[in-house]
Amino acid sequence: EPHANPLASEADSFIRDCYRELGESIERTEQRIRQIHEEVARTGTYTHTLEELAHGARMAWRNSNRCIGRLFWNRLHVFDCRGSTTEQSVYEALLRHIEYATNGGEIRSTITVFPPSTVHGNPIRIWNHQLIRYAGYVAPDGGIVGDPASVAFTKACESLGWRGDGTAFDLLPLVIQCGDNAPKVFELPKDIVVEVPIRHPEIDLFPGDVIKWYAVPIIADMRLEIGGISYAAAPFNGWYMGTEIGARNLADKSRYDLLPRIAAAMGLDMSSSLSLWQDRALVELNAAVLHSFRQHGVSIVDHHTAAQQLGTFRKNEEKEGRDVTGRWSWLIPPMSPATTDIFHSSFEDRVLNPNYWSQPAPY
Ligand code: HEM
Ligand SMILES: N=C(Nc1cccc(CNC[C@@H]2CCCN2)c1)c1cccs1
Repeated sequence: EPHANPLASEADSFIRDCYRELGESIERTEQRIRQIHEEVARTGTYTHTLEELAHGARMAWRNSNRCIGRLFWNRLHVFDCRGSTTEQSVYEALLRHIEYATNGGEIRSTITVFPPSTVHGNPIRIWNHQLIRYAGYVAPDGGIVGDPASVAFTKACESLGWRGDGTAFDLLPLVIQCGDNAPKVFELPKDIVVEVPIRHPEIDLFPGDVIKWYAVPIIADMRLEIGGISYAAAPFNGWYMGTEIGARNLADKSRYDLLPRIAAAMGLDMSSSLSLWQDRALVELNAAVLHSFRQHGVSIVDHHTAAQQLGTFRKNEEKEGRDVTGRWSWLIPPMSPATTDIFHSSFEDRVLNPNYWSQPAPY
């Protein structure tokens, strides 16, 4: 029936999809929809059951058009932390997330959901882009130490009183803000953070230097929207695809920019692009990333395997009668894209709900 309240119609379509997928009867579905309409009429919002929250988070992953890793969408562990309303309790939940997800290297895809941004205010925001990330510092001569992508957030942390050691791999603190309170800064205990030293099986790529990367990517700055309810703090992790580290984070000129150093260490002819020295350095760096993660028993996927898994995801979804949407420009890997089937496929970049959304940085 027509809805005056857009929240009620968002809830309607989510509950119908969610309950159909969970095999609920139409009677149970209609009853739950009536119950939500009453709650929305009374309070202006509504509260998801744990099952609706968990399946909604999984549906949102399945609908993430820019994600190559969606084959495993239905195996997401969900921590319901909607009762965590203080900075301290959020901090403790984040440490538990890191430990559970890391699992000694056998990474488990996990999401922790904090209280939604409701009409009653007091939204919770985590200021970090990822729970684990390296600081970036601008030196007096304009050069950058650490991750250039972290310079703005590092400055925000320093303006909140934080001080790093000034190395290229300083772990950033967790910054948690509840409602209109001042954001609170919490140190990340080093002993729960697993890092992997990057070494090539045959070549010394960084003579006299230790290059490393952290094991678990945990996105903390996206908004999870389910049935019209927004969860502005819902950090989620999977495992890395090797190219993210080897072809972007350590390779981009605007990141750690390691390709020239590697090519020099390999003795390549860097006088002309014709030697493809950048490509040769890139391949060996990516081989080193995959080799190092595997040697340390930390989950990682190469871009060829990940592309095949996306193909399997696509077949599974078509069998289930669901459309498969995707954004081609994000789904192709940043290295050797044309060696994957994704490059030779097309995807409809239509937005489905529930989903994960970017949101403006709170600093
Ligand atoms: C399990 C292993 C997973 C792998 C290997 C994987 C891989 C990736 C990669 C390579 C990207 C592109 C990132 C970039 O280029 O910056 C991506 C994007 C994305 N992934 Fe996945 N993913 C995994 C799990 C997950 C999980 C568990 C979720 C959420 C529950 C998720 C949600 C997303 C979203 C929302 C994006 C788009 C991010 C943006 O728009 O900035 N992924 N994924
Ligand atoms: N493997 C991962 N990589 C990933 C996923 C989503 C977003 C990101 C970070 N993307 C932002 C960067 C910076 C701009 C373009 N890429 C990384 C995962 C992170 C969390 C779950 S899976």
